[in-house]
Amino acid sequence: MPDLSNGTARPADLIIFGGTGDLAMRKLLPALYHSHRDGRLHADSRVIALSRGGLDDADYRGKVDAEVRPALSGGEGWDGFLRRLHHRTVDIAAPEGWQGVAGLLDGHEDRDRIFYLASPPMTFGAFCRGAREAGLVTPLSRVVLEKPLGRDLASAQAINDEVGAIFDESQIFRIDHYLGKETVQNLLVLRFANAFLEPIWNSLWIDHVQITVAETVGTPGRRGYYDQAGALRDMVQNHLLQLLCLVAMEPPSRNDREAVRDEKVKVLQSLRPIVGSEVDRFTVRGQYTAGRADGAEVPGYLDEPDKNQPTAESLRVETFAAVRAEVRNWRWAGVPFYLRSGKRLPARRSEIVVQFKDVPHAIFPGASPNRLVLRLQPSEGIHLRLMAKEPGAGEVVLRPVPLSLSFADTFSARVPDAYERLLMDVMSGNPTLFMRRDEVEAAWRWIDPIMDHWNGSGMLPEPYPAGTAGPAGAHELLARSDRAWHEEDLP
Ligand SMILES: NC(=O)C1=CN([C@@H]2O[C@H](COP(=O)(O)OP(=O)(O)OC[C@H]3O[C@@H](n4cnc5c(N)ncnc54)[C@H](OP(=O)(O)O)[C@@H]3O)[C@@H](O)[C@H]2O)C=CC1
Ligand SMILES: O=C1O[C@H](COP(=O)(O)O)[C@@H](O)[C@H](O)[C@H]1O
Repeated sequence: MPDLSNGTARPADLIIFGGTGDLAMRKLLPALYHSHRDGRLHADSRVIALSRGGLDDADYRGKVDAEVRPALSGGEGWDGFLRRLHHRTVDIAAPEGWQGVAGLLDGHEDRDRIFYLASPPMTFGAFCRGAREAGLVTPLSRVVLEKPLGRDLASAQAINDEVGAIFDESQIFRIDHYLGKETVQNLLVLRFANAFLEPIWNSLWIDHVQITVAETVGTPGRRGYYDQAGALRDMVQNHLLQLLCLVAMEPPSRNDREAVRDEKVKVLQSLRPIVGSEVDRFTVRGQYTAGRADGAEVPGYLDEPDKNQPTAESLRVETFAAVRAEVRNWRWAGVPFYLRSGKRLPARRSEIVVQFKDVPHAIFPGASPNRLVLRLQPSEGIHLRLMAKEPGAGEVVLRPVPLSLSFADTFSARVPDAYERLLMDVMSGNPTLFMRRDEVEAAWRWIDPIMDHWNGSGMLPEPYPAGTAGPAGAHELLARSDRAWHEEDLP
């Protein structure tokens, strides 16, 4: 294997399967533009977008100009960025279309070649066969696999086997962009570079943990992917379980990718399985109906505009999922981890809330428990809720006050988007923040029985109007948490 850890920008061809999709438009292209603008892409590097959309280079550049440019602040170097972009029409599942890509890549075998699979997971096997038959895989190739890797454990194993047959493990980058978020990386620093937290980071002091990824966006134009995924596969199997791992893992012996991943796998293996009728007690799923989001009337999931019509499958898709998880080990025995994620909720808010227990003996009335909030979105930061005395004479009146660290205010440097960071890591061959095969498979092993019970029960997800805080069942499941995420009064 060539040494890919060069750490420098070399000429690269980034070939994005799913180059017209939501991920490409909302996240990958803005991240690539910022890397281009900041001089981190080699002058000869190209972005080759693929889809079945029948676009030529000019059409695609026009589409990106119309859809991506308005969401960016500033546009320095934009025209130069557009010139890097190409589009080829390929149906990943059909052998004939691959010639168009091969023609563009011929004669460029000396460049790094990065295949980025931002297409639905069921296309990954066909990618392996198509790329091999078209002779596209070179020794300098890498492949980025988007989450969710497969639909369940069996399909994830099959994809891992197929990808492993043509790429060495060092060439495979299983991406979970939450691992590239600044606060998520800071979680390990907070836990393991500060002495005060570790002694109280356990079931003696912690009452429960809430991990929430709430979004205001719906799924317009994404039916082809989302009908096959749903919130449990799209968000919980990967992003939320990765966050849980980082909160719950034991201190690794070194800050080294294998040592950290070994500890994360142990957490996934310690998750108490939720099976059979327990699924009804410990999970909730919902689907949004018409309502209001971001100040506008929006349709329900089934009426989202899309080139694909809703099917019987669409009725069963959850756009909200909540799970009460438990980590069965010495440190966490009896501490619930509440995971929840949904679309069309009232606010965009991603956070980890670690709620401590009540003081053992209360001498002041009105004390509420301490709470450590790691905020990932909308603004990244760490907030500790402490009880303080309101100024004034007479009776002591307590008030919860936040002790806050905002990354933007504390560090003047721009906080790069997670995809910017991770794409540059792929380009320089650094796999530290990517998932290992056994991690992905351990996560599916825990998710599968929940999915199986949902599918077998014949029940449909609970409806919730867009713009509300999810289905009623979720509030009951989460009743132990003293305040809902959207009422939190942090900056
Ligand atoms: N959207 C997001 O914010 C994020 C998404 N992801 C992941 O990215 C992946 C894609 O999601 P998303 O972009 O939202 O999905 P979309 O449905 O918006 O886009 C899917 C893309 O794949 C293309 N595609 C689908 N089937 C084929 C095929 N057979 N051959 C060629 N191209 C195909 C589509 O184009 P066409 O139909 O024209 O061929 C489109 O460009 C998923 O795995 C998702 O989990 C990860 C993080 C964030
Ligand atoms: O992976 C995904 O993530 C996005 C949310 O990412 P964020 O960084 O904006 O929190 C989600 O919208 C999408 O459905 C999912 O595929």
